[in-house]
Parts: sequence; structure tokens; C-alpha cells
Amino acid sequence: MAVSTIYSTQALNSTHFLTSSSSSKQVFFYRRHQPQTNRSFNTTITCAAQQTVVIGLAADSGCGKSTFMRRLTSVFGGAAEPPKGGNPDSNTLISDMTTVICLDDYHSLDRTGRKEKGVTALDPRANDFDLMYEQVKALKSGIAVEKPIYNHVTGLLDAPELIQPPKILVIEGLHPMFDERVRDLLDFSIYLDISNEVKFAWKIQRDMAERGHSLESIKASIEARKPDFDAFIDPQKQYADAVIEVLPTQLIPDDNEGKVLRVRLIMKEGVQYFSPVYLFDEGSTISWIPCGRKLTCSYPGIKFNYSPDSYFDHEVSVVEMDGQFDRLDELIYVESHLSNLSTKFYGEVTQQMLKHADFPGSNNGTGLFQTIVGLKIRDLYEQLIANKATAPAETAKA
Ligand SMILES: Nc1ncnc2c1ncn2[C@@H]1O[C@H](COP(=O)(O)OP(=O)(O)OP(=O)(O)O)[C@@H](O)[C@H]1O
Ligand SMILES: O=C(CO)[C@H](O)[C@H](O)COP(=O)(O)O
Repeated sequence: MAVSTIYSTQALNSTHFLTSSSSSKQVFFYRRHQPQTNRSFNTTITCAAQQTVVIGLAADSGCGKSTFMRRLTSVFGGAAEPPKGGNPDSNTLISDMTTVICLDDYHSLDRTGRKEKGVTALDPRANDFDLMYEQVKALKSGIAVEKPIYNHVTGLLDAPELIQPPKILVIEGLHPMFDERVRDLLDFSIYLDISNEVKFAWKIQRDMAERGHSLESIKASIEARKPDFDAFIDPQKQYADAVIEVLPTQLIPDDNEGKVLRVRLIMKEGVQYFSPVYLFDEGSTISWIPCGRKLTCSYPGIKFNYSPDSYFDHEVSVVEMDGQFDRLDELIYVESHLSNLSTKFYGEVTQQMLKHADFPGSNNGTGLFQTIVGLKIRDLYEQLIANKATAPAETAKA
């Protein structure tokens, strides 16, 4: 970048225009209004052509976003850490290739403000989508921003932190696909769709065991969020390029324990740089029980399904896994029957799963499909970058 500048939290007092763009550089004209003096300042900024790929990950709180992010970051190598020397309560995670920002940082009302106004954090009125759009757009264009921080410990909005444009920006949280302008900035989007029964089981496990909440308070919090979840969060799944749906098992009649899961990876057809994974034969309908000589299964076993389908009027491919692995090293047998995995070597999915065997969901379809989506994102990134190196910037997705 020839001139570096910062989009500050006052970005809404500013206007910027992309005045010219080529494969090697983008030139912005930037006008900033200073309300105190009622004067305007003009700046021309020359940036290297956009290289930041933006990924959106949507899910309700406690639905596995952090776990998914750890798997994704690991696919790119290196560990993700909070910004060095910054706010210890920062929600941001930075690694060599990726920066993950949490959209909770765009809450415009703090905990007290939400209480006073009687709105939840899921309500769009508690979030600043203008600023979210401005800052994601700036980062995508190679411009650093000063992003606010929502402090989950105090419930307050802290002083902003500086975020540099990374190679891959992941925006994770409640609303990455809610605002059409933000949605249009995404190169790929994922929705973690956790059924109510499973969400409840996971919340109990975490909030009772790790955070000391009572069963009644967990139930009450889920119930209080449900209307806004249904109105504002859940509808985003129609826009996702990939949805990981987590449901109770169908292998145990009337199961109410929620330990064995049926997980569906729903992949949109026709998405640029993303070719859906398939089982055995692309486009066919398959039901497969891999248990036997090559895969050890205890009760209730494992069942895979694969078929074309439609999802919110989109053509999709769905791979489903019901049940759980007894021995993770035997996953190689399943991996060898899946195609279009975007692995760099035979067995990479199994290797990634073994590396993080202690993460939640490593013995079932949640871990398997999160790992596969991570590999697909790496592939998408590599294709996008290769394409940008050879094509004019105008042809890349805005
Ligand atoms: N695949 C899984 N299988 C079983 N339990 C899981 C799985 N993923 C997450 N959990 C449970 O849900 C809890 C929340 O997971 P995680 O922290 O990844 O979610 P999150 O969406 O980032 O939450 P928050 O937004 O509240 O920080 C974990 O502590 C774990 O108990
Ligand atoms: O839905 C959420 C996303 O993580 C949180 O509940 C929201 O961000 C408010 O946080 P807190 O409960 O810490 O005030």
C-alpha cells in the first residue's frame, strides 16, 4: 500500500470513492468531514489491489463458531492469537493467514443500553450495520480500520483496536449475512444450524459445567432469545454457500440424550471456486453403512447419505453422517470414498481430525464437516488469489 490510512470509528463522517482500479492497484479518493470545525479533508490513497478474501460464519451463541474457527485456522497452519499487547478482552484472533473478527464488536448498545431499551443483542437495533459494512469493505480493499470492541466481561463498549487487512478475513457472529451490503462483500458464507434440542444440550454442558449457570436460567435465556433468533438469525441460512445442520440421531428411536448426532453438510451448487464434496458418484443418491471389516462401529453404528436436493429454492448437494466414530484413525476409510475434498495429499482430512481429536465433535459429523469446509475455504482462497493475479481487478467479486 503506497499510503496507509485508517478507517476510524468516525468512518460515518467520511465518504470514500474508488476512482480507478487495475490488477496491480486501486486508487481511492477519501473525504473526511470534521464535525467540530465543519471542515472537510481530502486524501487520495493508492492501495495494492484487493487481496483480502472475506468469509462469513453465522450461528447463534454457543453453537460451535469458536471450535470451527480453530479448525479453519489450523488448516492454514499456525495458531490464532488475540492482538499482541492489546485489550486482553479483545474478541479478535490473528494468525499468519487469517484474522477472525467477532461481529459482537458492532453492538451499538452495550449490556445496560439493551436492558434499558428492552432489546436483545440479536435485534438489528442493537447493532451498527453501517459501521460493519464500512469497515469490512475497507479491510477487503486493503485499508486498516479501528474496530470497536464489545467487552463480554464488562458488557461495555471498549476503546477500538487497530485491525490490519489480512489475507483472509473471517467475520463470525450473529449477523454476517443479515445486511445485504455486508453479505455482498462475502466471498464465501457458512451457517451453523444447530437444532434446538442439540443447542440446549451443548449450552447445558458449557454454561452449567464451565460457567456455573443453573438449568432454569439456561432454559430461560434460550426461550428469551428464541423470537429474535427466529426473526433475525435463522433466516440468514438461505444465503449461505454451505450449511452444517446438526440434528438428533435417527439411529436410536426416540433418543433424548443428544449425544449421538446426525449432521448434514448442505452445499450450494454453482458457487464460484466451490465444488461440492460427494460420496462415491457425483449427483447420485447413496445410502452407505461403512461399519464392518474396515470401520469399527459400536451401537448405534454409522450411516452416511448423499443426494442432490433443493434448499430455499437453490440446487444443493447434501452429505449426511449419522452416528460417531469409535476409532478416528479409521476415518481414512471413509475419507477414501469421499471426492472433491480439496485435500493436498491423501489422508489430509483424517490427519486434521487426529490433530484436533480433543476438540468438541471430533468423533462425529460436526468435526468431519467443519474440517472439510476448512479445506474447501483454503482451496477457494487459493483459486481466488490465483485468479486475481491473472485477471483485471474489476472481474473479481466486489
Ligand atoms: N461439535 C460439537 N459437539 C459437541 N459439543 C460442542 C460442539 N461444538 C461446540 N460444542 C459445545 O458448545 C460449546 C460452545 O462452543 P463454541 O465455544 O465453539 O461456540 P461459540 O459459537 O463460539 O460460542 P459463543 O458465541 O457463545 O462464544 C462448547 O463448549 C462445547 O461444549
Ligand atoms: O449473542 C451473543 C453473541 O455472542 C451475546 O449474547 C451478545 O454478544 C451479548 O453478550 P453478553 O451476553 O456478554 O452481554
